[in-house]
Amino acid sequence: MFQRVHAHWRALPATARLYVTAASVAGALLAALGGGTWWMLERAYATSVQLAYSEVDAASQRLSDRVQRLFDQLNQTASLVKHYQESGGGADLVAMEKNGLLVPAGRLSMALADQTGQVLGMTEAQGAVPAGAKHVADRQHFQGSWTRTDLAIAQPVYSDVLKRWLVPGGKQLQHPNGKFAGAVLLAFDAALLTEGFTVNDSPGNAVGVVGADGIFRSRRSDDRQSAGDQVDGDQIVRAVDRTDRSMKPAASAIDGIVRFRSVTPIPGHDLYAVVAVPASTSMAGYYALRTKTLATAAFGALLILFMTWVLSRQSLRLRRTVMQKEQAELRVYHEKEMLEVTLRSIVDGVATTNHLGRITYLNPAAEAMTGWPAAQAIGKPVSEVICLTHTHTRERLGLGLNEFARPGAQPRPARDSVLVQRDGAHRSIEDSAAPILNRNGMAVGAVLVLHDVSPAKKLAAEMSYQASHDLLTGLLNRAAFEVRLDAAITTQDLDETGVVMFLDLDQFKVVNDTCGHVAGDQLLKQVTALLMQEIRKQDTLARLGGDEFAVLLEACPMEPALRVAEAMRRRISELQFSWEGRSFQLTVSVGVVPFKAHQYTRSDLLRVADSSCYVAKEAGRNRVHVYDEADTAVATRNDELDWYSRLQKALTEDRFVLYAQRIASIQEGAGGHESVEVLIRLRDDEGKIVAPIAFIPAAERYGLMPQIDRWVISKALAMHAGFARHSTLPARFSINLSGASMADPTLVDFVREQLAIHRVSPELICFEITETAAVASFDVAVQMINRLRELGCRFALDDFGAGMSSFTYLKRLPVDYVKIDGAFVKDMAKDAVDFAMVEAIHNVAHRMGLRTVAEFVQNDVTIEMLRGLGVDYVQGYGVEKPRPLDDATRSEPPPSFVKPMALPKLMAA
Ligand SMILES: Nc1nc2c(ncn2[C@@H]2O[C@H](COP(=O)(O)OP(=O)(O)OP(=O)(O)O)[C@@H](O)[C@H]2O)c(=O)[nH]1
Repeated sequence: MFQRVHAHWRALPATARLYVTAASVAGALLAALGGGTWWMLERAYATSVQLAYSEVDAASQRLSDRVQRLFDQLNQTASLVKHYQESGGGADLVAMEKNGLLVPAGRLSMALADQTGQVLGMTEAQGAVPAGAKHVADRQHFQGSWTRTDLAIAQPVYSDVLKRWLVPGGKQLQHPNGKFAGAVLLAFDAALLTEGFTVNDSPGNAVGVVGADGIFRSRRSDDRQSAGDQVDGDQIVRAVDRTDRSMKPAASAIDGIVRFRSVTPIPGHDLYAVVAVPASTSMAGYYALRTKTLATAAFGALLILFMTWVLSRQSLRLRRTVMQKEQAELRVYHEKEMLEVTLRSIVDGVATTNHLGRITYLNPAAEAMTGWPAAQAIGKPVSEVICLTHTHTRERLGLGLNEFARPGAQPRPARDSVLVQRDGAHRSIEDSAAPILNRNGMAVGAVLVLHDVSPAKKLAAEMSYQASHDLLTGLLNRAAFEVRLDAAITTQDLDETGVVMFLDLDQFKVVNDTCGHVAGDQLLKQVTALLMQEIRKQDTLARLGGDEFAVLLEACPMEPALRVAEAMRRRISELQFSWEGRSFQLTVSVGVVPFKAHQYTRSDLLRVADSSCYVAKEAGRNRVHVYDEADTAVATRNDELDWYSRLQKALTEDRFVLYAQRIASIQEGAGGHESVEVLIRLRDDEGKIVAPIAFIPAAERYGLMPQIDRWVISKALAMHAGFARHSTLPARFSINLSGASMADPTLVDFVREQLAIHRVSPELICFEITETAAVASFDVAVQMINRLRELGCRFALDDFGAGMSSFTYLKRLPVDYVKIDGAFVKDMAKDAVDFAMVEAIHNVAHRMGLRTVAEFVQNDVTIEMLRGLGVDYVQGYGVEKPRPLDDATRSEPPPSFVKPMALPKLMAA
């Protein structure tokens, strides 16, 4: 519980806590003040009441004594009269009054009555017996004497004659035998009981004598004298007991004044002396004290509240000041911590010195860089710990701290330098320094920052190396070679000759394909090592990429350059590369181009060198081709390079057009499968149509064939519906696929997608692949053919017979048609060997269940011969020249080449 309260308390904001505390303290002080005041007033009140009661008690006692004495006097007077009367002579009351025997004289009247109440005599003064009365037997004071032998006091009566209150009394007369013989009657002035009796000088005091019957025999308040007033007799009797007095004064039943009252019995009588003092008088001191005390307490309370308020404000201010101070201290602490942590965690070395140039601080990085532990370095001269030298000259460098002694000294900017570590090792750094200024701007020390630049320098060197080198062989890369070449072209002396060589390994792919790239890499490294042996120090050997290398021989005449080229070629051809039990004989094709300063641009020079290398390859590989200005082979090759950019343009600008050439049936029953071969043409900038023979080799060499094939497929299928609708030619398309496309695994999906888009039935499409393309990657081609045939397409093996091992492959290729190479067909009418080849191909194909197509059919004689051989279809200028695919305006049906009767074989055997 306490913990919960404590927790809540702690959770309160400090200001709230302060207010609560102040309010609590103020409350406690006010409570103490209030309690003390109340207690004090209570006590003062009790004391005052006590005093008031003491005063009235003493007074009532005095009054009782006085009345007692009066009664004794009256009793003696009555006894004297009684004595005279009983002694037989009879009492002469008049004489006795005259003789002054009746005391108190003048205030007392007396009478005598016999036992029947018959008045026997009286004093002259009226009162003891009512005027004119002869009998007093019914009077209370007479009756009172029957039962009492001492003086009996009766209730007061008002005397109309005397015009005042009288108190009657009686005393028994006895016969000598003791029997009742009558009474001595008296009446005295009621004022005698109280007159002249004073309590104190204050007004409002009341004194009186009252009977147990509650009737005042006499009462006086200030000057007002009265008798017969009636009060509660029981109350009077109870008031005699002072042990249980009310602390509060009561209001008088007679005049309503609130007084402290004291009642004292008058012995021998049922009478009581009553003295009452007004509370206003007896408690005046108390009331004055109370007023003062309350005023003081109120002032005290106000003082407490004021002091609390003042103290709270002061505390708040103090607290705020303390908090601000604490926060400021905390901030300073945090900043110091941060600074410390920062200095500890930064990678730069930081050292500080005092005004004497002695070390006062080293951060961990500075410790590591200098080799000095901070504990040992502190106090040492800074130049002993931080020893700097010039980056190049290695001369000792000053730290420049003396400069800071000048007023207004500025920080020293960073400079490259070398830090000599404690163990003598060197480290490249950037060092800077700044003064530590005091409030007056005077330098009281310095801070030195050491920035380690060796990793950055190393990284920069690495990056520069990577940017300019081939990581596999460590040779310069293409970019770096080009830079060198640029320099050579522009700076070489005009009469000097430079030589650029392009080297491309022959059939390097075979090594990769059979042994993997790791082996290929290894071989490239070995080749690099061999080539390096053939060049001079000033020459440049670079790997341009793949298996292509380049050499720049600056200021090198052709003769030695050719020797280098030949030596390189020979070295490579002598290399016997072995890998996991296999061994390879490698060769290289080299293109050599001499150049003079500014003779070529860099790109022209590289292109010519590349083309020369290509020509060497085309010429049978493993040779060196030297370029000269009249080199047509290189020019052709350059044309190809031109073609490359033109083809790319054609693809993006949609400059290709499709032609169709009829493949006509010459056998009865085969007509249903007649078709057209879709052929590609290019429209040049002048709108002339360019034959594929001009650009397909370049497209093949530069890897553009897959793109071109896709363009043809997509375009042909898009045009299929229109062609079918308008042309009289059969709407079966034969579309050529290049070897590169055959190796593209995504082609099947593409074909499927295009067939679906253009809603062409796959059976209407036949793909033609050349024997050479199919054989180049046989397994891949077979896979591709199977997948496209699964779609429903057909396949034709194009240019069959041109390859070397045709029949072997034919057996394993899943094709539907064999297109006999035009080279055999063209002259078969004149050349018996060609005829035999055509016949053989046809026979083998037919045996395998394949249909045959003869290409390059130029005349009817050939058609007839082919028909005679049983060849199914013919294609060529003799049948129909190719025409634009969208030229469907033919009105007549195409001529039929089917003859009902086959000719006898003309040149069989
Ligand atoms: N191991 C290896 N092979 C590479 C690297 N870069 C390219 N190649 C391969 O090198 C071969 C280059 O082949 P080509 O130059 O096109 O053909 P080739 O087999 O050398 O035949 P020709 O040049 O026509 O004589 C390709 O198979 C590439 O995959 C390489 O860094 N490491």
